[in-house]
Amino acid sequence: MAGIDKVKILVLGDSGVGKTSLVHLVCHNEPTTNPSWTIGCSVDVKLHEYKAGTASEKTFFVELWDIGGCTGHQNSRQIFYNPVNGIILVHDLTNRKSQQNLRTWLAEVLRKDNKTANNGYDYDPEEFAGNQIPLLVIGTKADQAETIRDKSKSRTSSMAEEFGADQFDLDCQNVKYLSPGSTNAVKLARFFDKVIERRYYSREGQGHYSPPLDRRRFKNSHVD
Ligand SMILES: Nc1nc2c(ncn2[C@@H]2O[C@H](COP(=O)(O)OP(=O)(O)OP(=O)(O)O)[C@@H](O)[C@H]2O)c(=O)[nH]1
Repeated sequence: MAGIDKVKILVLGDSGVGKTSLVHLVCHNEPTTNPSWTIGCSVDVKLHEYKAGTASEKTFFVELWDIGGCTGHQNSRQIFYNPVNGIILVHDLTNRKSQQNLRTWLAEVLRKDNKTANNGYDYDPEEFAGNQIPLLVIGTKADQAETIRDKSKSRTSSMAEEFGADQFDLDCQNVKYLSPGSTNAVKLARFFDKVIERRYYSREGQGHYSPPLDRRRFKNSHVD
């Protein structure tokens, strides 16, 4: 697998919303039976075909950094935030507060130095309007949220709109929610493509593949 480029995506949200369960489902195509409480951070990897089925198809590693949501670890988890190529914001559809807190999570990552008096992070929509990091909003526990689903859905949609992000809901314990070809699977693949595009194809313009600097240096040293 040497020589495969990678992108780093942060998976953020309150403790217990289902980040570990989501990452397991995405990376292993099966539900996890007993997710443990994440202390610090846990990283899992998925092989993703960028622009699958087209002439530009190329394999990338997508690293999903599952960040422990415990409020007590707010200061220590800053070390995981840099660099970042994409962000998945996760909330529990049965817990409205976890959805509102996504703004605080985003502020924590994007404005690390701007703490408020109560030690939280301020969210200012205008400041995030020009944010270049691709975002995806995912609502979990859809199986438990059937009755409140429509109300919750419209709230999530407006929040995703505010972030300029795509969004979908799922049950992390049911593989059918991410089955190949499903709307959710397509949205997720499109999000991974966007993250890769920003990281490797847009910097030098024209949509040409631009490998990381360290690899270019290595290549040049062989040419010399
Ligand atoms: N019914 C249902 N339960 C879920 C779903 N997603 C997660 N859970 C359960 O919710 C609990 C918490 O899930 P985790 O994946 O550990 O949550 P987390 O966000 O990683 O939590 P931290 O590690 O504390 O940050 C577990 O008991 C999961 O089995 C879902 O979509 N539906």
